[in-house]
Amino acid sequence: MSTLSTINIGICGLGTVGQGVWKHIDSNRVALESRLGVTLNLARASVRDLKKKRTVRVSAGALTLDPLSIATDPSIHIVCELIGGTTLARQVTIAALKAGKTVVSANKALLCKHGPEIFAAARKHGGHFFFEASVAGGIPIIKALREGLVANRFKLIYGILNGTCNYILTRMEREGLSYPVILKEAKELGYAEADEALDVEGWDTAHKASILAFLAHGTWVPTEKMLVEGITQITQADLSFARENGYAIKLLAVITREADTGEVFVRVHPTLIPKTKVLANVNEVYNGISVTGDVVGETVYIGRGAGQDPTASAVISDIADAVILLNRGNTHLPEPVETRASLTPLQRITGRYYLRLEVKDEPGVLAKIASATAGCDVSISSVLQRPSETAGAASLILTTHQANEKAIRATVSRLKRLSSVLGEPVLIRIADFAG
Ligand SMILES: NC(=O)C1=CN([C@@H]2O[C@H](COP(=O)(O)OP(=O)(O)OC[C@H]3O[C@@H](n4cnc5c(N)ncnc54)[C@H](O)[C@@H]3O)[C@@H](O)[C@H]2O)C=CC1
Ligand SMILES: N[C@@H](CC=O)C(=O)O
Ligand code: NA
Repeated sequence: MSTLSTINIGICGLGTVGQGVWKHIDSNRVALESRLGVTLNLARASVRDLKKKRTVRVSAGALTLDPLSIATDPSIHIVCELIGGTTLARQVTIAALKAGKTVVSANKALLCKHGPEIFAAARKHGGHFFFEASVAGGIPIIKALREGLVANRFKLIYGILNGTCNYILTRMEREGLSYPVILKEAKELGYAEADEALDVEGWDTAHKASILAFLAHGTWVPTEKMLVEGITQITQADLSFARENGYAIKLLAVITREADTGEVFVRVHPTLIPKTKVLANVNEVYNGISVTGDVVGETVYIGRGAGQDPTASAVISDIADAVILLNRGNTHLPEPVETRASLTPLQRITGRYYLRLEVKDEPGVLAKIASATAGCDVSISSVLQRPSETAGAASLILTTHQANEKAIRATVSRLKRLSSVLGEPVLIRIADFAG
């Protein structure tokens, strides 16, 4: 097998992440090249606007408007897809894999939607697909699950997988700001997706959870089969309750697998985590993931989950693996065997819940609420009444004893129908699964 002394890299999409990859390959070139034993040639990059000012110097001849021309260029060895989205990004990825190339991607939305097609194309045409940057930015969680923890089966994986949401929740809690103000800053810092609804409505976390579930259990869980809730309903009232009662609120992905049935369930929701837990103290743009394996026990990973530098670190680690693969042959990284696991029914997803309701401040309201919850087989553990910002209204915070997802959802719909309940009830899970 002949080895390549120069590796030609094509970067499709020279935005936040693409420029980070360019910048750090250039700035760490000496160390990287000596570690890998090759010259890394940043050969071409595709952009949407040739004239746009960038933070990295790229010669005019290296730039193109057509990412597909990079994907199919015979001189390019490694194609980095850093465009985002699922249309053009899919065309570029599939075209490069069909040309037998190695693709490095940060695109969790693409992988979640088209994972089976991408892996099949890589297998069929002898190419490879690397995706470390797609989950938890700079944390090497893909490598940890695929290689470091290969001996294990995983009954529980849970974590903070979205840097933007964690940044927003942290600053809301510390500074009393509302989420749209902080979201704007998260965008400026390069943390948020081009469509920020993906972040704050929980879909980006769901895409990442789907990838982790595939690595851990070999099964693709589409987002339609998950429970997905974002952080847009969280207000200072919820954060005050959390602070006063020894909790932090985090947007968590939770992936469970039942040992006896093999059923898998993936959910994404804001969660009250006791402050004594490590993940409750993972703040700002940091992500944190707890992985419990049947052999290793619990392992926890923390690092920056979004932003130019940590994401570039993950992309460059994939480029390094791709170089090793290209020059030393197929080291055959362990792959999950694709299966079709059944999903745990909602009746078996249980937990404790926090419910905040805006109610009319009038006699008999509590009795109606108690009757609605009891009618759905949900038993209340505590009730707290707070003043509301709305005249003639009160804010009620209930916590429940153990209940199941099906019952709590029925409770919320029943409460919404009560004339004394104003607006949308806010439901937050209480993390009793966390250790
Ligand atoms: N920003 C972050 O912290 C992280 C981003 N990611 C993922 O990395 C990917 C890239 O994200 P960012 O760099 O943040 O996005 P971005 O929006 O800053 O960059 C994307 C680039 O692709 C270019 N592009 C879009 N359409 C194009 C077209 N038709 N032809 C050529 N170029 C085109 C855009 O001009 C832009 O410069 C996305 O999949 C994102 O989900 C993953 C982890 C972290
Ligand atoms: N928008 C994402 C970027 C990284 O995946 C996030 O905030 O985590
Ligand atoms: Na990662």
